[in-house]
Amino acid sequence: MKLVVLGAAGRMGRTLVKVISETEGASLHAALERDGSPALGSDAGLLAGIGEIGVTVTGDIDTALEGAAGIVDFTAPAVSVHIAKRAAERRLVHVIGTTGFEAEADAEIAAAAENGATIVKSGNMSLGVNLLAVLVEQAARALGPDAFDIEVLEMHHRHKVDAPSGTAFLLGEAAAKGRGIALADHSVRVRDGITGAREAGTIGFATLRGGSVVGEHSVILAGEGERIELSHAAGDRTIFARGAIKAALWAWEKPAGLYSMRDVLGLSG
Ligand SMILES: NC(=O)C1=CN([C@@H]2O[C@H](COP(=O)(O)OP(=O)(O)OC[C@H]3O[C@@H](n4cnc5c(N)ncnc54)[C@H](OP(=O)(O)O)[C@@H]3O)[C@@H](O)[C@H]2O)C=CC1
Ligand SMILES: O=C(O)C1=N[C@H](C(=O)O)C[C@H](O)C1
Repeated sequence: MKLVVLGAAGRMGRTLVKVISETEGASLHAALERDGSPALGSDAGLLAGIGEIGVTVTGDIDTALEGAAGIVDFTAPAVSVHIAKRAAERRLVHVIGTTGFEAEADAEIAAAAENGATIVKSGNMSLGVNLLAVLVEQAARALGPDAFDIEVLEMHHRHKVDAPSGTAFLLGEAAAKGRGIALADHSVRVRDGITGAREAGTIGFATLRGGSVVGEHSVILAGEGERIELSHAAGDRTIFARGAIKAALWAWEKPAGLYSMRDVLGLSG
């Protein structure tokens, strides 16, 4: 499967280039960066630390997409929305790992999937986090809001630009699904000052940033006299890249539509 890596000079882009080179059935068709990026003209393999591979980082999206089967995209919300439309025009697979989407942007991605793109989108592409989400859903279903409060805690590296993380929302959505409520109506994303006592049934978020932390998430279910913590720690970005390439290969044979990593991993139930 010929894949285009968008944001090829980024932290995830470099990891994707390396993982593609190690994955049977996948090949790097093109490596894209934004206009004006200092990485333009560099060999994508050299950037990824795997030696020269003969694929030069380009800003020319039309040429890059010519002959490609799929795009793997870990960039920024506005970029991903634009590329989803291009994927729809060309009937391509579009794997979106980007996080930080507002509801309007999510709706545009869904529209692109209705118009011909085969999109797999997830705030976290790792097997471990998607399994964790299943466990969180079960725990939230079993432990009702009168007895247990749910808090989602996350920590990431100092460069991360969105908060709470895409994974935190994914886990919050899983908890809300378990409780049969809409996350948007029950989430508390920030606390500051005299907040008053905690409102029963809400799902709280707490965000930490610092250093080089790849990604750590905990869902805490706190009751009177007992507390359950369900956690995941990412040691390396390879887990996200492997999941994204697996998603691309899985989506290749699928009809256009919007899919999640739970679909890819067979965890949808
Ligand atoms: N779903 C998941 O499993 C994971 C999701 N992520 C998410 O992926 C995203 C990227 O993370 P990360 O790799 O750490 O970030 P980086 O900033 O390291 O990488 C993003 C790259 O995209 C480039 N870029 C920006 N605009 C364009 C454009 N128009 N065309 C092509 N490339 C462009 C950036 O270039 P420049 O810097 O020059 O602007 C940069 O090289 C974030 O939203 C993050 O949350 C990260 C890890 C796992
Ligand atoms: O920006 C990151 O680095 C990560 N982003 C994703 C998120 O927002 O949850 C996934 C992972 O935790 C790393």
